[in-house]
Amino acid sequence: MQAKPAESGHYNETKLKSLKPVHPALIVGGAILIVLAVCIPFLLPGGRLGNYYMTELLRTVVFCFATLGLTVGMGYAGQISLAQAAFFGLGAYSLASTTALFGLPYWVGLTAALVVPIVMGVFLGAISLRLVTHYLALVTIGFQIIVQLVLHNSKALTGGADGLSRIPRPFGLENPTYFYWLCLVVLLVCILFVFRLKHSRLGRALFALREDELAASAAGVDLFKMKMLAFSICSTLGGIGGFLYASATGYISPDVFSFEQSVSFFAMLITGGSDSIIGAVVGTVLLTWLPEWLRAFKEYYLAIYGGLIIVFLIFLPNGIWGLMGSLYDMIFKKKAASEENTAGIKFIEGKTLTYLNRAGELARRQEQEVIFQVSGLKKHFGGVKAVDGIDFHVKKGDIHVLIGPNGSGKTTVINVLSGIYSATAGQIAYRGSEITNLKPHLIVGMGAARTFQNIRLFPELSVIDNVMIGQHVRSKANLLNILFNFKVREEERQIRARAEEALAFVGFEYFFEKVKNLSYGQQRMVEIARALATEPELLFLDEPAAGMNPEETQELVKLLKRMNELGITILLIEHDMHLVTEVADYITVLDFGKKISEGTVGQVLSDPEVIRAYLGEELARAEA
Ligand SMILES: Nc1ncnc2c1ncn2[C@@H]1O[C@H](COP(=O)(O)OP(=O)(O)OP(=O)(O)O)[C@@H](O)[C@H]1O
Repeated sequence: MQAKPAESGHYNETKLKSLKPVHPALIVGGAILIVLAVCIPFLLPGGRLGNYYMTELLRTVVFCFATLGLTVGMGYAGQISLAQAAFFGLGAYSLASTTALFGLPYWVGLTAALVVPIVMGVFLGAISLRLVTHYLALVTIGFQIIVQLVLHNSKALTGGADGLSRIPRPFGLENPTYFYWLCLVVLLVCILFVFRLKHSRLGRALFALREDELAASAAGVDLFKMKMLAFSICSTLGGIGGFLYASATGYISPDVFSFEQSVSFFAMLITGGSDSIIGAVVGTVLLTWLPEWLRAFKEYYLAIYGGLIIVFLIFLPNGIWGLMGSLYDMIFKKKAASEENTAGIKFIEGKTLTYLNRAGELARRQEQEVIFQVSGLKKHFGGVKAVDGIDFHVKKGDIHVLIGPNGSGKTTVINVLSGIYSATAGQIAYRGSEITNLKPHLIVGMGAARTFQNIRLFPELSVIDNVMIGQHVRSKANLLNILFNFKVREEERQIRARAEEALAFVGFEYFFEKVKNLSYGQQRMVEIARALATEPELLFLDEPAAGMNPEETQELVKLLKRMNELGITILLIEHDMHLVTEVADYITVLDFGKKISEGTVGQVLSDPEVIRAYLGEELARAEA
């Protein structure tokens, strides 16, 4: 791969503008949809006031909120939810009960419709925090059924099975077309918010969560916060949709907010394209109107409707919008970068990370301080004593290597140090502060990042997005900043510039290539770049040379030295003894979960215990 990094300090506006996150088809499709949506009341058969089609149109636009919520919760964050109709119902009943049943003012209903779904969304997120895939789906189904039962049976709160009528509309908007336009404006605001979210630090963190939770947390993403965020945005948008639905129809009953409706929302999302905003709208429009278009088939129309959905799900895994994106790429994209990406890794000599150069600080120190202290560390898995009372320390500025036979506990040590596993016993201190059993993202935040033995990237995301996620812990934009686009651009510019610099440092220029299309060695480099983007003072690298050919390994040696020259302390696990002897300042040797030796390269390689346990008789003979 030919690397052409930008000059140091040259990550300017012009360069950043070339990193357009918006697909041109998205802009065109979005503009057409907006114009169509505004004009459609005038195109409806039979006039635009109060007819059947107008009701369907209103249903369509309010359903879009629910699907848009799922786009964030499921499409972005990967949190399967089959309870969206429940949140839709909570929004609808918050308005209906407060106004139509208790006679409270409209704004009370509006507030309740925002607060209740958020609270319930956070509750659902909290109880299902540790669940993924079908387990999560089952919990959300349970939640959906409970909500529906409560709506049915709590007559005093909800009017029971009879439902509630005479639900008011805001600002006295009795004219359905005006109310439709109001819904459209609110929808556009929500779409703009979701769009901004997608291209923000929080959006990237949600995608990271979807792709690989462990990697996300090791890259500095707070899983708990992100899951709460995903569930609360998903439920809030569902609640807003339900609130507008209740206003639009003037009458609601529990049947509308059924499990079947949740499945319909789910199908709308998948049909349109799960992580695309336009896809959510397209899927909602299609599945809301399809039954109408199929009525000509009389008693068979529902069977045909179901059959078509199955066909969509099987043959369009990325939905209709995904298909359109692929067609666009096929027709207009000249040459996929991946074709050029097979030439191996070339590193850029002499490039530095302008934001991460602690070499000067290091040079000023007379004596090397201990940056990392491990005391009596144990990690047991049932009867397996993977790590069994290890003490060692790492000095600032060193490349400290952990070696030992397979299964001796090296990876487990790094997993405990980086917060992936909790320690069975012992203490870990980093720069004088105890960090034992802290969550991985907190440890990354303190300046200790890691890579994995089996590379853990976010395969469906681009190279640049993977690395930008590393900047998550160093950036601040919150939901309000993102919603009002306040102080976000400057921060985004810096995140992108730093990610580019980290990539340039390891030798990349194909920032938009999906990571899954890269070679193994290149993926390793992206993982290192992501760790560098977290601005670490200490790097844990778990067998970075695994799977690399000798030429790539030699380049890796150079890279390790260059990172170390920046002042980054490295704790490295490695089996390749040539690499170890070239880079190690200090070595700790493990065997059966215990430390059997430590010292400089010369001391360790001549230690008979190390030769016996790890280096083997062959090396002993060679030494002799
Ligand atoms: N999650 C786990 N559950 C149960 N046992 C585990 C787990 N992780 C590691 N072990 C066990 O702990 C021991 C140490 O494994 P570890 O992966 O830390 O060794 P290692 O020195 O890194 O090996 P290698 O050089 O092959 O990567 C092994 O016996 C392994 O089977």
